[in-house]
Amino acid sequence: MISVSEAISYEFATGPDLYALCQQAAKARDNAWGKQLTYSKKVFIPLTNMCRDSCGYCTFVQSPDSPHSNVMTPQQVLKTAHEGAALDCKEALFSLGERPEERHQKARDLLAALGYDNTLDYLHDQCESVLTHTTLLPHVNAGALSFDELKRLKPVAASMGMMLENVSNELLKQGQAHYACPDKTPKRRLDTIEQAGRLDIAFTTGILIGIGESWEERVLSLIAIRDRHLAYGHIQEVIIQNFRAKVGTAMAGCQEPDLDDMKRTIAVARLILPDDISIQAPPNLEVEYGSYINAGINDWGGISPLTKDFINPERAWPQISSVAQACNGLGYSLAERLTIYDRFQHQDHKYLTPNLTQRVAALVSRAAHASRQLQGDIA
Ligand SMILES: O=c1nc2n(C[C@H](O)[C@H](O)[C@H](O)CO)c3cc(O)ccc3cc-2c(=O)[nH]1
Ligand SMILES: C[C@H]1O[C@@H](n2cnc3c(N)ncnc32)[C@H](O)[C@@H]1O
Ligand code: MET
Ligand code: SF4
Repeated sequence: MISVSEAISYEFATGPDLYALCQQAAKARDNAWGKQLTYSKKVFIPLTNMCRDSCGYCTFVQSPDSPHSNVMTPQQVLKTAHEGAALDCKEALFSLGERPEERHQKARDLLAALGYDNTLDYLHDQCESVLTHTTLLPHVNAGALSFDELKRLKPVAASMGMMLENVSNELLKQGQAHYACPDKTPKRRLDTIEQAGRLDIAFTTGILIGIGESWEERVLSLIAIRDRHLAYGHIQEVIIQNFRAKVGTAMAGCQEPDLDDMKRTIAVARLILPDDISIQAPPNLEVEYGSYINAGINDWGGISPLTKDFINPERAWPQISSVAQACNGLGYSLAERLTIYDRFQHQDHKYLTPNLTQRVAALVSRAAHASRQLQGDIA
């Protein structure tokens, strides 16, 4: 692990210096994860796109005045889940707006019509429904949650996650990315990560880069994640996600991070974070995603053969065979993993309640089979 001051010193690393930094990170990745990269075959379930926050970069969120704002019905959830299962998906990624009923009458009305008075109760029951009616494993990405909320969701989700985004309090100020976003205070985000640790929830987090934070704040965000992992051991993956500017948002005119910035951040994340944390970067937010490999990633996150990335809908997923080719070209294989990483699967019901342990075990051999086919297909 490198020191904070060393990490901070890489702010402007470019050319040969960036190359050397990436080589160091790639070596650390090879030692910890070998010559294999992974992804999770998933469907995206945007349970509701209304939200009480209004992040400056987000197009997922819809105003209740928009005809596109909605809460999915149980039938819609199961339709997507069944179609995904038929395509051999193994993860149902529930990603949704945060507590929309606390701000919007339309959210209260739609939830009431379904028999609920809050989003998280409905989320719980829809995860349960997917578990009952399909083979998919739910992964919950519902933003900032309390100890009690996380605890209630644990038996119906194989893993959960929430992007820290960044520890910067500056971003809450007027004109900044997280202005008027009660769920994006660093305090609430860090507390969610901490409570998930107390509850032994296999947890995904990460940073969104290029949203107005400084390089030092980026490093400090990674350190904050590292410290919570050292206390609880529950962080399975850290996502390094690049901000993409979207038409119609407050940050439409803001500059996007370039490829060097992504490589530099990925490499520093690999060198700051403990070896057992997976470093993930999405392949659909950068044309030259293949160069993330030599910067130290070992995972591409969820890729869907069915649903779009609802958070970045204009950024289509690459074909899984193209991702496999990019890996193979650099001497790596591509394998399928489940939403809960291997290391968390066999720990005597610490991370998985008994009902989920059985469900996970049933999928392990299917994922291994798919991985063999994938390598065979393109070899
Ligand atoms: O398709 C996406 N998947 C996102 N995922 C899902 C991810 O790609 C994987 O499917 C899961 O993390 C399972 O490993 C997230 C999961 C989290 O827990 C937190 C944040 C994200 C963010 C995204 C995202 O922007 N787009
Ligand atoms: C689910 C996650 O998606 C990310 N997210 C939201 N909007 C954008 C965007 N414009 N570009 C990239 N990532 C985004 C945030 O980090 C959120 O936590
Ligand atoms: C489009 S973001 C979905 C998850 C949650 N609202 C968050 O921001 O963390
Ligand atoms: S990024 Fe998440 S919290 Fe922010 S507005 Fe979009 S849905 Fe809401």
